[in-house]
Amino acid sequence: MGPQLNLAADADALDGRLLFAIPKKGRLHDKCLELLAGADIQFRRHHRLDVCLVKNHNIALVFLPAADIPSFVGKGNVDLGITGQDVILEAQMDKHVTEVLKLGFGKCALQVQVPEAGPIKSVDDLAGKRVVTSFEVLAAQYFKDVDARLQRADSQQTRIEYVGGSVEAACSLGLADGIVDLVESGDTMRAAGLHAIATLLQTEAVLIKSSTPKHLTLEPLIKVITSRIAGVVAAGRYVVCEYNIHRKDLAEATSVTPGRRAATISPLDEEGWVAVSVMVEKSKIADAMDELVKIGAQDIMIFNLDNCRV
Ligand SMILES: Nc1ncnc2c1ncn2[C@@H]1O[C@H](COP(=O)(O)OP(=O)(O)OP(=O)(O)O)[C@@H](O)[C@H]1O
Ligand SMILES: O=P(O)(O)OC[C@H]1O[C@H](OP(=O)(O)OP(=O)(O)O)[C@H](O)[C@@H]1O
Repeated sequence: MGPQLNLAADADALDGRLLFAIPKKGRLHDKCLELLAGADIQFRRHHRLDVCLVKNHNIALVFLPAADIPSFVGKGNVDLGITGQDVILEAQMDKHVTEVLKLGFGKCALQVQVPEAGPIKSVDDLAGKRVVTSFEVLAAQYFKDVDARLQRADSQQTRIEYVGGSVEAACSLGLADGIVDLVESGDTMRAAGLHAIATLLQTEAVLIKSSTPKHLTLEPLIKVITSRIAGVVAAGRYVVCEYNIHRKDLAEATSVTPGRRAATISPLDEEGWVAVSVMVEKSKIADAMDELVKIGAQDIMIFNLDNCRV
């Protein structure tokens, strides 16, 4: 059993530790736990406790709602955090936090949506009507600009109303003429009979630290954790590709798989042939293999990476 923290009885246990905020539930939670495991940040979270000590580092994890993490980091109450770029902007903390690393998950778009079958076809049609959202700051900024461009009178400005969840139900319940909400696959939007007419922003999960850190002595530990997490993220993004190729075709083959810095080329125990080993982005590997086969590569093998440092 790892060290546990009873905050009321043992607040001193946090002294000097790097506080690292992790979304306590929702879309980002499981991916964050995978990152922590990949970075060998060991902890055991006690039932119902939102703070726990890390066994093998001078760190305490703080489990918070994703939307609260930007303020905690921005105000320096915690040193490091993972959350979405969308909630950083919504909390107006973008000047107070520094984005250390993009994490490659939690990717979605914040979009204006209206009923597909209804009369509203554009943002200009929606201006002056009712918009329901959990992103009231970003929606208000966006429609303020729209209203200004359309020179709408003060009494005819777009009305933004906050709801905490199930935003997609607002139009069919008669609460709104349009909504501003996150879209990933579009399934929720389509199931609610809505379609997107504008995009406010694209977002993904990021590792952030305070722009004005309170504990400068923790900077070296922040660097180590950042480098470990960057390694886990890169390991998920790349595969190792190995193949054999005749030396005459080597230049063409390595133009398809140039590697991150350069390809590793080793001689084979057969005149004129070499083995190539390179890192290739996962999203490009199928096309790269097709090309390599055309060029004459043989024995092409792909390996997943458990971890790496790049
Ligand atoms: N459909 C999605 N696809 C990818 N990322 C998403 C999606 N929905 C939300 N996110 C990202 O995850 C963050 C947290 O959203 P989520 O709705 O999971 O949080 P929550 O409100 O804390 O949890 P819950 O919805 O369980 O109450 C968002 O700010 C956004 O960055
Ligand atoms: O385009 P999709 O892939 O359907 O994803 C979009 C949905 O995901 C998020 O909600 P989530 O499911 O996390 O639940 P919530 O409504 O409780 O926030 C978001 O608020 C949308 O409703």
